[in-house]
Amino acid sequence: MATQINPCSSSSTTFSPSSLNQKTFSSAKFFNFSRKSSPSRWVFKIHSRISPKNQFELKSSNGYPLNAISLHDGAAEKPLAKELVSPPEQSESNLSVTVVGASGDLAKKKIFPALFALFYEDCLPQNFTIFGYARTKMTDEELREMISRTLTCRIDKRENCGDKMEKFLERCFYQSGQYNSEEHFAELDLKLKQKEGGKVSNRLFYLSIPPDIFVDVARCASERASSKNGWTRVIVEKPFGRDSESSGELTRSLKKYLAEDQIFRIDHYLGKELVENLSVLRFSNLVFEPLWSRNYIRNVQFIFSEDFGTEGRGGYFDNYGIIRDIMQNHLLQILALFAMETPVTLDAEDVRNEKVKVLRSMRRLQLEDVIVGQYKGHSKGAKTYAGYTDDPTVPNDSLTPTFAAAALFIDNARWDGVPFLMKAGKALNTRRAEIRVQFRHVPGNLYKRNFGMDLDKATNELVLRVQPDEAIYLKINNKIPGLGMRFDRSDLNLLYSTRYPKEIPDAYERLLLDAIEGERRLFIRSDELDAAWAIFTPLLKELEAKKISPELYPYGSRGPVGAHYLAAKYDVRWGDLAGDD
Ligand SMILES: NC(=O)C1=CN([C@@H]2O[C@H](COP(=O)(O)OP(=O)(O)OC[C@H]3O[C@@H](n4cnc5c(N)ncnc54)[C@H](OP(=O)(O)O)[C@@H]3O)[C@@H](O)[C@H]2O)C=CC1
Ligand SMILES: O=C1O[C@H](COP(=O)(O)O)[C@@H](O)[C@H](O)[C@H]1O
Repeated sequence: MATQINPCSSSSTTFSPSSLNQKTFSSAKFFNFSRKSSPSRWVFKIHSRISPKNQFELKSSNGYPLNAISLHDGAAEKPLAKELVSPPEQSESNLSVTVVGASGDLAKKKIFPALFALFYEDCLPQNFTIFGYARTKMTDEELREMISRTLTCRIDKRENCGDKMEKFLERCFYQSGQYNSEEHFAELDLKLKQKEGGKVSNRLFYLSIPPDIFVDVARCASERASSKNGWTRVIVEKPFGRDSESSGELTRSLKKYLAEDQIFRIDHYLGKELVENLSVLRFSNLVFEPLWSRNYIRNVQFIFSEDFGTEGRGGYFDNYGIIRDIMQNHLLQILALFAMETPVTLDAEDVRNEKVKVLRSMRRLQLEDVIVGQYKGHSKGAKTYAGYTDDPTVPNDSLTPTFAAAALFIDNARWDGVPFLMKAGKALNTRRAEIRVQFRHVPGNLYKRNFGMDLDKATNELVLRVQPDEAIYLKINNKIPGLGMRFDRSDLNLLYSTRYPKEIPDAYERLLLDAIEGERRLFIRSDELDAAWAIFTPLLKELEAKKISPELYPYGSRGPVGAHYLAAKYDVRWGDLAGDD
């Protein structure tokens, strides 16, 4: 039976040494890591053994307490002399999280619930304050009322959830203001100071707002509401620009007010459980890593589909399209993690260095390696589904793709010639996100004749189902028990809901906790972003310049047939459409 770990409450922090890397474990045997000051600052005390009371805490996604101070941290550049000499007790510091755009969809749907879940799991420091900031006029009470509608006691419906919720809401406050008003951010600063009560203040701003106001907010927050004695970090939501130029411009503008290491560019797919597990699967199981190359892998597929359209977000979406919305970030980030070389350590910079190398080894995407689609209205029985251009916020003649499939290549020794296929679409027949690895044929297969003519169907396929119903399964050929020699295609199946019955935390919980802890591994560094845009920008420009018409597909279908032709060009069949998926 798997041990359930509450990563934050010390009472339940029991785990096996195998969950730590070697380097950490050997030090962990001798040190007691305790959290004594601001979240990213740790104090190490020498202990000869780990007593139950002194079990070290497992908090950030790195799986072990972070090093004392990140040398790259904005706050670390200007540390308080006092802090370095004698770190203050935790009770002397305060964390404040300001959700900018608090009245919006993402804040209500994801950010406040994630903060509550962290509070519930004792992952937030003892002294914390949450502020909502937006233009909408609201009282603290109204904010609490709004938030409370989306908070759930999702964690096993444990006792005291109602009490916890009340305690959480008591720490939530609201400040109304314009996004470009330094004066309004100064008012926020005053309120933050009141709540901090003279303690060391660590401030996290979450920019859950449209991208055209990111820079205004970064300016106002950094000039008028940044911490004077602790750290200040800013989580920036996507999209990070529309192409290489606008992304570069956004980075340059943000850097006028923030250091790179204060900027946490979030890609919530990196916080998903199965995506986190990708590296564990690959680097800690001998059976996978030796196969992880062109020698054994025929192709890799990254598939994203949603069974709903752009409902409510058509205005935003039409300016971006599915390639920018999903492929250039979520799917490409997973690809980079999948294909990178072994990082030197699990430290953020080592992992991100390897990801950048992969991205920089990738060929720029060519128009002939892409097909685009757009969903049209469709009636099924009595029900009618509106097409993309039926959305009043979308122009009738919009050519924006709501579906795309692409073949990408990594020109390095490990992956030379292996097609990495991506497929992403809205308003399809199903909601799913998965990684499919199709292996090569078995050379000189003794049982070749048992498979009929289609040997492709008999190759192994490893599937990581990111959502829904998280699972890892490997398709193998197996003898059907009994006399004779009949074969079956079976799955070795690790279904998470059976193996790990506890509910899986939402991606935003992991990422918020990491930002609080100063763990940057799951956030996008600016050079990663540049490399990612370099792959897609020429293609995006060409699609727009040539006004390429998307292939129409009915709402709720499997998408345009062009995706099959594209895959066939590289001798690939989409694994999700194989009929035995
Ligand atoms: N919603 C989602 O599922 C996802 C969203 N994102 C990204 O997260 C960010 C926030 O998303 P979401 O909550 O959906 O966005 P919203 O459109 O809901 O905007 C958030 C808030 O920003 C303010 N706002 C909206 N439009 C403008 C404008 N034109 N000028 C100034 N302020 C405006 C509004 O607050 P007020 O009027 O009160 O000031 C609004 O409540 C965006 O960058 C989005 O791309 C990323 C992934 C998923
Ligand atoms: O970033 C985005 O992601 C969502 C899908 O996220 P998921 O976690 O629900 O799979 C997508 O709907 C949205 O268009 C996009 O901006």
